[in-house]
Amino acid sequence: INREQRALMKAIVDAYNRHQIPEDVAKKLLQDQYSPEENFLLLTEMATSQVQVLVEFTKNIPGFLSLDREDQIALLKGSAVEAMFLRSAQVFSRKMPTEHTDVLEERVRKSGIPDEFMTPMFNFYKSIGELHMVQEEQAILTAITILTPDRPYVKDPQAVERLQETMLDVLRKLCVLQHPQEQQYFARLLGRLTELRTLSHYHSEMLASWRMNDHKFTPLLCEIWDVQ
Ligand SMILES: CC1(C)[C@H]2CC[C@]1(C)[C@H](OC(=O)c1ccc(O)cc1)C2
Repeated sequence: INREQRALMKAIVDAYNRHQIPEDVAKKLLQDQYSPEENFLLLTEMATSQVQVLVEFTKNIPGFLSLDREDQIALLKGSAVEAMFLRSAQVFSRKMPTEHTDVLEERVRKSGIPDEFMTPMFNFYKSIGELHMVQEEQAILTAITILTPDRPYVKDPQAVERLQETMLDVLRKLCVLQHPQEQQYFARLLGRLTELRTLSHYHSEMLASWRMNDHKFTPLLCEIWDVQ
């Protein structure tokens, strides 16, 4: 990893750590019993703050703000769900005490998310947890997810691809350094991005089923996912 790549990595990790979900939102999820309606409101607050955190993090990815303005929006809208699942997988798999993750899991289960979406979601969380990613890997993997060139409506995918390739190069070297005994570790990380894409399919069904039961989203969530 050369000096320039180290600087790039530092910028991304600092941004990733600077923009975290406010502790109070995550803590609220761990408090006493809530009804499914209150649970849903908490998840709405969590999702909304995750999108705000995502926007702030993305603006700090070196090179992102020099992309075409409309492409910046297209990348944010196209990656929001995947970045959200990646971030919450890291929250779930962080050294949070097990009873906390169980409570969090309970909350999510009791928020009106149909069961058929719970299984793939928690399988993903487990598969992320098993990787024991260091925070640099988490931050760069999130940046790679955001800088996916083949999102809908991106006008200049080559410009996005150039940025993504820089990140992929740093991540590959980082994986070799951090996990010398597992030469396929980098490939396993990228395999998680494929799994993420299937989750975003479930997510749109999740939104539809919530809307069927007349659940209200916040304006920010409506805007990022083009609903209502
Ligand atoms: C952990 C998750 C990634 C998983 C369960 C909560 C999440 C933050 C996310 O919630 C929403 O997308 C969502 C969308 C709209 C809304 O009003 C509430 C939650 C899906």
